[in-house]
Order: sequence, then C-alpha cells, then structure tokens
Amino acid sequence: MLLLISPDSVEEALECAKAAEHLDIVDVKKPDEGSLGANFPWVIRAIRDAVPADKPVSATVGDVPYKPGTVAQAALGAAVSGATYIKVGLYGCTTPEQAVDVMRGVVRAVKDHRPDAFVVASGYADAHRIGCVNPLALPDIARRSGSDGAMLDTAVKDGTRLFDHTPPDVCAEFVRLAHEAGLLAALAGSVKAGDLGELARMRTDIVGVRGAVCEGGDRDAGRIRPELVAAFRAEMSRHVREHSAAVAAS
Ligand SMILES: O=C[C@H](O)COP(=O)(O)O
Repeated sequence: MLLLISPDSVEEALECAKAAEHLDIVDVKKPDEGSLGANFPWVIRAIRDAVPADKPVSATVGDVPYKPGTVAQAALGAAVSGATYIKVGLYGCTTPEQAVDVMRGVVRAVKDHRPDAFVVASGYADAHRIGCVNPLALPDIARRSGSDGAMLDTAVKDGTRLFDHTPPDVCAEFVRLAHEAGLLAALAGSVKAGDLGELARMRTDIVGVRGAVCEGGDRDAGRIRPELVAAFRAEMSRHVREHSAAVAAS
C-alpha cells in the first residue's frame, strides 16, 4: 500500500520532504479551490524540485467540468510542470460517457508528452451530493479511457469521511473492479489511522491523506507535520504486515 500525501504549498512540501522515507507520492493540490483543486504550474515545478528525485510528484487537475479540451490542456500543463501522476476529479461529468470523453483527452495529452506518466480518473465517494458519476463506475471509466488508475475522494470536506458515503464493502468492490481492469485503486477522503485496517484488507494500492497528517487533524488550518506522516506510515505498515500474515496463515 502506497502513501500519498497532499501538501498545499512549497513550504508544506518541504515538511513532507523531511518525512520522505515515510511516504511514497507527494501530491500537489490547492484545497481552497476544491477537493481536487489544481495548483499553479510554478508550484508544481517548485515542489518537484523540493522533494527527493526518487519520490514521484502527483498533481490534481481540478474538480473539472465536462469540457474535454480544457481539461486535456490543463492535464498537459501539470505533466509539463513535472508531475508524473495526473489526477482528474470528474466533478462535472454526470454520465460515464462524459467521463470517458474527458479522460481519453487527458490520457492522450499526457502520454503524448510523457508515456510513462500515470493518469488517474478520480470520482467522489459522496457523488450523490453533487450529482456526478457513481463511485463504482470509476474503474470502467478508467479502463475505457486508457487511464492507469481509479480513485475516490470526498468532494465536500465537511468532516464526513470516505466510509460515511461509500461503506467498506462498496470500497472493497471498487478495489476489486479496479484490479479486475488491471488498474491501481486509490482511496482518500478524510481517511484516519483507524481506517487503515479495512483499507489494507481490501488491498487498496494507494491511500491519499492530508487532514490526518496535519496538526490537529485540520486539513485547512493545520499544517502537515513530518512526525505525523511518520506515525501514520508506521500504522499503515503494521496493518499491511498483519494482513499479509493473516493471508499467509489462511
Ligand atoms: O488525495 C488526498 C486528499 O488530499 C485527501 O485529503 P483529506 O485526507 O484531508 O481528505
């Protein structure tokens, strides 16, 4: 299970860099522009320069509208700026067809520039609150568009969490469908250390967090702290080890 951490600035990325040994992916976003808010190209570039070269940088392209051309161009901007994971929040897509349209444009724009980049189609666990595509439609959207991964986050950061909207059995089905389609499955949404057992058992590939590694658990007012990243990682590794031992014993 990989750990993705989302700083909102170069300063926070430097805090992440202090905990580099405990994380796998540094994810650039701008939370004040939405759950998957896009940051400026120069911030992505500066964060790429600030974190160790062996840590991939991910960037969110935004909570995007159904405008395939606009989104493809934005995704290319993120890739040109140094991100190798490109995450697109399919906020304005109300049907799987619209979402596939958007993601096909993104895949082409990004992979023409950088074939080894990793494109992630992101939906929302609380899709019912915003009227976008259903969480379980995401793996097929990612597969049909040639994306590399499917992800769920929460659209509304109001204290409700991934499992409040998409219970563990539905998340497990999401992961199963993603794996069946040959994709990586990423889950986020105010995930806390107490969720890691479930996430390990369902064989989640990437867990994305911000609030849980910020001071006071506050993703807005709190800042990312390296010691919280280290503690979260330790808990994650413990659950992965326990799950592997249980599988080996069964
Ligand atoms: O991609 C991960 C998100 O930044 C998750 O943020 P959160 O844990 O504060 O919901």
